[in-house]
Amino acid sequence: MAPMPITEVSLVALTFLLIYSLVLHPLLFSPLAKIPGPKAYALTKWRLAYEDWRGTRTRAIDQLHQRHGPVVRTGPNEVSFNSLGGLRAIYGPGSPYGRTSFYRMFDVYGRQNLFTFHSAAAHGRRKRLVSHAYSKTVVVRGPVAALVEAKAAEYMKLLGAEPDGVSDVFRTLHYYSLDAITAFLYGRHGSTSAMMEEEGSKFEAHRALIGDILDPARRRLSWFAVHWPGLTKWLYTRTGWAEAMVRPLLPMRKPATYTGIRRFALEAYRRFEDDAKRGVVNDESPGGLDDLDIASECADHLLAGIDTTSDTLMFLIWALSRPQNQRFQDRLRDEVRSIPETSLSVTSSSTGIPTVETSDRCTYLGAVIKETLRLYSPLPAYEPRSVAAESAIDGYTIPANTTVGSSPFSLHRNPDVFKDPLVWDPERWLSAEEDPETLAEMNRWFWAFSSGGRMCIGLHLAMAEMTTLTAAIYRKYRTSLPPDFEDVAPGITSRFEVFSDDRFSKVAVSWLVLFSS
Ligand code: HEM
Repeated sequence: MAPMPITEVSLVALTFLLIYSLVLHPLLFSPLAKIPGPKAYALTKWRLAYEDWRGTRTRAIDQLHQRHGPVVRTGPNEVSFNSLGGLRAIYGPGSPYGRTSFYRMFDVYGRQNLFTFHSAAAHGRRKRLVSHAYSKTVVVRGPVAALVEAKAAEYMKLLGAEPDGVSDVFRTLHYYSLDAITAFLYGRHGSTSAMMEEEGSKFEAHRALIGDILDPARRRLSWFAVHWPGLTKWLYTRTGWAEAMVRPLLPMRKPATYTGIRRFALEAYRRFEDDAKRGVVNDESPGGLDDLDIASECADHLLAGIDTTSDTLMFLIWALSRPQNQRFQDRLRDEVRSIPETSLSVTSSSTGIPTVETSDRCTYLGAVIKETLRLYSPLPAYEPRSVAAESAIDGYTIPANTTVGSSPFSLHRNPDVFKDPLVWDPERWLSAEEDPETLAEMNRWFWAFSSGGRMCIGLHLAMAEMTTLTAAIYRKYRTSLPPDFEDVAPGITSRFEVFSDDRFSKVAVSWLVLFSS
């Protein structure tokens, strides 16, 4: 038999190599082949990318968990965990896992920030510089508490001026969270006044910043930025005639997502810098951060602090306003209406608002907020992590650089931990108090703010904003849904997806609530 020509040998070898690397290795020889999950997901990352495109990623992964158990392979190089073992290994204190390159789309002004560092060392250095400003002792008393109480008072004033007591809470709560976080981050150098409908205030320009967040094309841009980062960057950096040529291909028109907010954040930072140069404020840049590092950090916290608190508050008010939840609203009102006069804020700008410290101690209110964060987490999606070394999680070998993660969405719907998980029932947290082991287990699975070193830094600020405003609203008002809104659930956008209450077929982004005395 004549020997095969060299080109044919190369072709056969290449075909075998391709079949091995694209089919045999992921399905049979990778250590991940032992992990349950559909073959289509194991073979190609585009299977999950397709769910991203449809905006159904988190629910699709949740269904895989329901079918295949707590550990599921969701890609050739990706695994989802819905277990306490997974949470401990990936996110627990001292975990070597870092955020993946997915988070680099949150870099601002070309600089990394707390949210986008991969390495634990770089992240830890930055966190040490900024975490004190967010500690509970700083937030619940003193100037930060006074700031939150003043913003709650402004919201109450805004509500009081709404015609017939009907408010589009999606809109107004975004104004509240925007004004609160900008006042916290930038003070007089850049606090917005979206809630102040007063002549001379820039409320209209500030309200327009919210439009930056709402554009639905943002979801499409996120998809491109994650799945085709190189192409997306190339498309957005074209200029001149090339820009005109690629314009129809852009997933979101230019200026793209968050441009307005990032511009605002940079201007606020520049104003601070100018004052620093004139010696009006102290500008000792901590830890060697340069101006753009600080501006990037602040701009990231600004973005992190808008949707999260306002979306949670919107779901909370909606859930309490549903006719079947009136008894929960009554009990909440009993609690906040019994706050004594001596526990109300006395600063001139916020007279009559319960103090942050008192609101923080209201047990029923705490349960209402926790249950809202459980069922309607504003960041419900998978939080991807990776490490450049082999590891073992829940008994499975995880090769180096595999993407692993968990999601609040699935963790919070575990029926073995949360009875009737799709029902919003704040009292589940109170009745569990009589059974410490059940309560401890529920707390272990509660993961709205993530955990470990990368846990949400804004937790106490967010809680202060949410408890104080909720206490102020339900001291004064009863809330209900106008007739047109009884069969509709609110919807929020998070990354590629819209989240709502899955038991409702109709979803509305703008949302009306009736406030009556
Ligand atoms: C209800 C309100 C909030 C919720 C549920 C929430 C939730 C979360 C979650 C789940 C993460 C981790 C995300 C991930 O790794 O993919 C996170 C991180 C973060 N959050 Fe929040 N957040 C809230 C409010 C805020 C506020 C008001 C701020 C304002 C500063 C903020 C700033 C941050 C920052 C800077 C990080 C990164 C922390 C780090 O890596 O060390 N968050 N948050």
